[in-house]
Amino acid sequence: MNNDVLDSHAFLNSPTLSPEAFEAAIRAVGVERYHDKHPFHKLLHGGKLNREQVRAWALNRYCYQEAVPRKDAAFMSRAHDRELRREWLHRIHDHDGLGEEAGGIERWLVLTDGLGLPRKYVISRRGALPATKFAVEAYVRFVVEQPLVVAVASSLTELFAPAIHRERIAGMLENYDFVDDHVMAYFKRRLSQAPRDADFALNYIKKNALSRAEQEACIDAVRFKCDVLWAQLDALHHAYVLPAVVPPGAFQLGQTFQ
Ligand SMILES: O=C(O)c1cc(C(=O)O)c2c(n1)C(=O)C(=O)c1cc(C(=O)O)[nH]c1-2
Repeated sequence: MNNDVLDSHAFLNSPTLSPEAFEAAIRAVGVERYHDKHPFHKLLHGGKLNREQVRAWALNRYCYQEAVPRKDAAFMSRAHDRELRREWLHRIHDHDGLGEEAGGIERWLVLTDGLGLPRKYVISRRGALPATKFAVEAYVRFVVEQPLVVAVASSLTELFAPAIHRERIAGMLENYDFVDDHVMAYFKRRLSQAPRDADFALNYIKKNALSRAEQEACIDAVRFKCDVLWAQLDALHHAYVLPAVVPPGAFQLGQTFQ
């Protein structure tokens, strides 16, 4: 059965999932829908894109990098729990930097520098695709509007990020002569940052999503976030590579229903 056909009210009277089953349901979303399955990533990591297409990816992806600390600041503005804010704060430092530490956005700009993109142009976001901008802003809005525990859950795609980062580092270094260790520094740093953040977020939702309906809303938040990531790659694929593809979980031509 296609779970998307069900609405979350269907779970109102269902028993709460055990912490293990809850985590398994979150991880299953990644197996089904994480953007490592997108053909654009397969092309990127497999060395099948030309330098211009890699430049388009890096330019658009900057919008995501730039939105992440804004959504984390939005999250903190809503958290009354001081301990939670203290824990969340380093996410902003990770991206924006603090003191001597330049931060992830700067490391991303080293990557776009390496690809010969002018910083002012990248930072202006003028050349980014419309769907990229809509997708990343949808993530910021989601974190502004949803219950805190659901907002935390939306970051949990980070559970799946280290594997794709490892694949990207190896694939891009091997396949593109215009990529070196220096420009891949962003992803190397995320290998240690993402697991720490994902562990915290996973423990937080296990402790704070106490009803089945809240648990289902958290699982849906991970689906939503996969859509945010997938939509960005669709936009790139549509604009810079063809033919188009139907995302996993979306209506398929000829799909049958039970
Ligand atoms: O390259 C990727 O595939 C990827 C994915 C994700 C993700 O799954 O959301 C993040 C990142 N990278 C990343 O670098 C990053 O800093 C990050 C922060 C977050 C978040 O939701 O707070 N996701 C991600």
